[in-house]
Amino acid sequence: MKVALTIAGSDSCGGAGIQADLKTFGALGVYGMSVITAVTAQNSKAVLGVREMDAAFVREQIDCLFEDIRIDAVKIGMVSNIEIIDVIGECLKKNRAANIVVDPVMVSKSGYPLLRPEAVNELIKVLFPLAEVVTPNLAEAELITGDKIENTGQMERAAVKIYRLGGAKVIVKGGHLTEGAADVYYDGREFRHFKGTRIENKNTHGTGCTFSSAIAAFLARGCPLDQAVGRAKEYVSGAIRNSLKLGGGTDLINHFYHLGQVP
Ligand SMILES: Nc1ncnc2c1ncn2[C@@H]1O[C@H](COP(=O)(O)OP(=O)(O)O)[C@@H](O)[C@H]1O
Ligand SMILES: Cc1ncc(COP(=O)(O)OP(=O)(O)O)c(N)n1
Repeated sequence: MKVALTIAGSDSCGGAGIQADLKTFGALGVYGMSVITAVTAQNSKAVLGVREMDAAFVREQIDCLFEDIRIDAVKIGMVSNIEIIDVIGECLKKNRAANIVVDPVMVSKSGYPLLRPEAVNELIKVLFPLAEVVTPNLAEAELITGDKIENTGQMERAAVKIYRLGGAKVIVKGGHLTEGAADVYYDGREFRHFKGTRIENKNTHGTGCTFSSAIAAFLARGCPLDQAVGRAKEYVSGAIRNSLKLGGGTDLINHFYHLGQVP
């Protein structure tokens, strides 16, 4: 069985973060492992608090996995602060990790900061050059480039700018566009547009986490990156379309929508 590792924050309501990543790995037939960078108190309505892990313990979690188990892909999500970013960078370099997907998580959809503002440049400097692909949403791409992004032309320009920051391929996600849900992919030479039908519900908590971990799962299974992106988009669309009404806030996306009967 192929193995994927997520390095991210815990979401207590299970829709985003580590929990979404592990569900996605399992749903896509990959053995999932996790390194926790921070714990959030979070439900379907809001993020209420964050506790960061000690950076030295993040190192211990990563190193003990690489020392023991072959890892086919790594997804990085919420990394919280500069010390944790530096440790992740050192450990991934030392262990020659491959197929790294960096989701530059900055702020939750409910508006809670998940990355300290002074850590944004460190994330770009340390983790982007290690990545096979980075997957900013519109707000993250705006913050990284300093440009306003409201249409696909501006998404393309942002993708080129972000590519030049570290040489990783880029997907600027269009989930927050008012029309459609097209993602723009740039591999350093050409663009591809992954067009999706916009699903008219507000139940998108954890879509970014799910999309990036699905890309990591498909890379672990040996898919070329552009195919992995297309298949990840199909998977996240299905999870949104089949979302579950479990809490008083947004419905939660259904990571296992495609599985038949429970054994
Ligand atoms: N309402 C929606 N309908 C269809 N696809 C969506 C919708 N919202 C998000 N997506 C897709 O989910 C993935 C994650 O995008 P996005 O929601 O922009 O990320 P984030 O959670 O980081 O803000 C992308 O492939 C995006 O196109
Ligand atoms: C612990 C944790 N990590 C990441 C996020 C952000 O998830 P995302 O997929 O970008 O979607 P929203 O949660 O912002 O809707 C998170 N909330 N918690």
